Amino acid sequence: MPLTNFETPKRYSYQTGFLANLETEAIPGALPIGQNSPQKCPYGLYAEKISGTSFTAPRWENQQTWVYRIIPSASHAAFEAVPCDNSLEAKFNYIPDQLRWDPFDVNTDVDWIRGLNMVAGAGDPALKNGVAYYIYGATRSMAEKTAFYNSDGDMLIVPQLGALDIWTEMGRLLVRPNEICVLPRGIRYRVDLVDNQPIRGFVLEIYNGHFQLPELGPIGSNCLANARDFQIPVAVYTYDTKSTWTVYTKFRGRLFCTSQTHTPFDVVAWEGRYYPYKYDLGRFNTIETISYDHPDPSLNTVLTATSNAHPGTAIADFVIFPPRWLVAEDTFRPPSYHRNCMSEFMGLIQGSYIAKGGGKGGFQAAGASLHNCMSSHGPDSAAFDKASNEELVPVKASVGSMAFMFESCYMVGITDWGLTKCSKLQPKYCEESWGGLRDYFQPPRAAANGENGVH
Ligand SMILES: O=C(O)Cc1cc(O)ccc1O
Ligand SMILES: [Fe+2]
Repeated sequence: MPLTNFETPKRYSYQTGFLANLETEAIPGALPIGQNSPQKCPYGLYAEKISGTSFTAPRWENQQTWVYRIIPSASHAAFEAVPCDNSLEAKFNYIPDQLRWDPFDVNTDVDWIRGLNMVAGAGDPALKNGVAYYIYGATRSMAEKTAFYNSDGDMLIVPQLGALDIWTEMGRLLVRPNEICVLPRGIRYRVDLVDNQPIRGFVLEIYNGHFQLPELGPIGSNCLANARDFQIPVAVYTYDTKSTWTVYTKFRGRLFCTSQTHTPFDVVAWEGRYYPYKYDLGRFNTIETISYDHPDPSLNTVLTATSNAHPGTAIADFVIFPPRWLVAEDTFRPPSYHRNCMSEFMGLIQGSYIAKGGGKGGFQAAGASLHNCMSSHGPDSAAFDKASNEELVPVKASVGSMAFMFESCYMVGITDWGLTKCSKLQPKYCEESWGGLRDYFQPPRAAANGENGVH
């Protein structure tokens, strides 16, 4: 069964439609009708507008949401810098080596904020230009009466272990392994564990723009990730104007906090296109060849963040490798050897990946790899030998597996945490993967004798 089709437990409720202009009210009549800012909002609520794009962004990309809340978010104390040991800053070492990491740890005794570590990235959030890749691992829910928002970019979260119960200003999301969610910049949220189970996974943060569905070109108007399968929370609020809440933010890679005497989760109704959402990867409608050769992995793009400077070139594509039938005839079915001007960061949620050995020292679930701009890579020697000799019957590949790739036009740098502090880098990745590639060259006899320019 290729589809996950996760059930929605009762306490979560969603609306659907990627980038749809939605409206939701936890109390009927809480949304003003026909206007955003009446002199007095229904039920004595305050109107607050959250702009996810500049006011004058073109209509197709304009993302704004009006929230109707009990106390405006502006009512809080001054921010204070918070000391922080984890790797959150965009400070990079740039090296061309192919890199692979063993499965990352589930950090003990930390919550979502302290369990986030940037492993690699590019650019600078202050210039709204770049990407960052994180590993998260935590064994604790965020402390009571705390919330977080990211000032630097939108975060696409890819859980690998454990479910996240994410309470956002716009409502609640349950996000499990094989699902993803996107938390746009500025939106307040908190992350709780489910049944106290540890969590681990990956994050793709984009400093510029927002995620979009990829163009489908000749594929037509359906397939890949369909708009209707994106789930957006409905409004749900708590009424708490008494207790003290601490709100943290990551602001240019540094942590700050402020306090307020009201909950950030007091939005009774909202309306707009700027909101968090989730997607079940099992619903991805995969396209593959039914004839020959290996199509580019862009066919498996779930979401893309374009570099507006250059159409067709993404600052980040989120690409998956789901279970699918491979039927190509007279074809080397895995990806071939290649070099890419885009950089490829890959992770494994579960199972194995077609071009790489798994097991200890291989490409394992909860592990990752980086093949930077123009760094040569491809199947390891064992995968090459297998794929060039296997009988080409139709096979269901990657059953029970889910690998993914963050592909970026940027040259990607590695943080100190990614290079040394995490202690997961495999020292002999390149040599062990490709050092053993054998010479199978069989020239015609004349050439082997040194004729025809071959010596
Ligand atoms: O390097 C990789 O394994 C990722 C990848 C997959 C694919 O099917 C084609 C090209 C590519 O870079
Ligand atoms: Fe690749």
